[in-house]
Amino acid sequence: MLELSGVSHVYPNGTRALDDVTLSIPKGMFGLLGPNGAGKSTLMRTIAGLQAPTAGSIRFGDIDVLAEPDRLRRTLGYLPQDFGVYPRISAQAMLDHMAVLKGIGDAKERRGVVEHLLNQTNLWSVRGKAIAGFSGGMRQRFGIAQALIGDPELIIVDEPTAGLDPEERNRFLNLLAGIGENVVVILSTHIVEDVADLCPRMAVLAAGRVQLEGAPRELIRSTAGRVWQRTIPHTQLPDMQAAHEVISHRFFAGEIVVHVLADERPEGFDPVVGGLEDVYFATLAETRRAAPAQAA
Ligand SMILES: Nc1ncnc2c1ncn2[C@@H]1O[C@H](COP(=O)(O)OP(=O)(O)OP(=O)(O)O)[C@@H](O)[C@H]1O
Repeated sequence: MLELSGVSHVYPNGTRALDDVTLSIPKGMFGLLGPNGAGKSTLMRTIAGLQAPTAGSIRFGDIDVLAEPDRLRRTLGYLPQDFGVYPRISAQAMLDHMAVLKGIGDAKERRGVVEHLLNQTNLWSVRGKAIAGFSGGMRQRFGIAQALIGDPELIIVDEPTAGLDPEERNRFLNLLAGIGENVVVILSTHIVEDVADLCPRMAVLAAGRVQLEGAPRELIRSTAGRVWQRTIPHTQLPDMQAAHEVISHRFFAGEIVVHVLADERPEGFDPVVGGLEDVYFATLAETRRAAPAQAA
């Protein structure tokens, strides 16, 4: 269990990226959903012990993360949003090197670990190729391979599917799903489907605060009977937004399908079974209403 209590972070320039975040994250896949700038990466780096928050505490099992970051690191697998450098050495050699850094000193054991990870992440056939030449999807799978070295009990993946094509995204999510239920996996993302597809528990982070937390299924149920749909010409969208609480809209066959949140059926709308997207956009709309400047 990962426990965050009152975690806040204010950057030196005054930006309050995290504001009193309190969360209990159980074993299994946990989705942290939020728009760009919500504070997700700051939170991921903070949990990983790479950045000290300005207030609050974090515990993972019996580890006090802020006091004992080295202890956490031994049991942590981290896939940052951006690796930064992609070396010109092969995936196999790089994993071997990273396994040394993770403390696997025995060469034979290391070879076994690296081979297993290359197979698990479907990179065996390209193990001899330079990572610099990998596609986005291959890089992300390599990122998971390195995060899994040493059987971590806490795995953090930050925005892993951004920029992947649908096939690679599926591959990647399948890989995450197979990691196992006995570890805490935090999936930070702004893509609602990633969470809907994979995570039995989730939280929405916006403007540095936890706006919503729970099981996606229950959260979806909480909007039952309050989401309504209508298809309109796109020119009518501004009027619609002025008249209703529009939580989402998408183009379909040249028109716009709008979803609105309302306790009673608005004139001309049909009831629709809401999804996690509706829950998410409704939460963001409420956040914006509460603090327009921050959540813009
Ligand atoms: N080093 C920094 N100094 C000052 N402000 C920062 C720094 N890093 C992030 N911020 C600000 O803190 C807020 C949260 O940023 P963060 O990167 O954690 O959000 P995010 O949810 O991960 O968004 P994104 O997906 O765009 O990275 C933003 O307003 C961002 O501009």
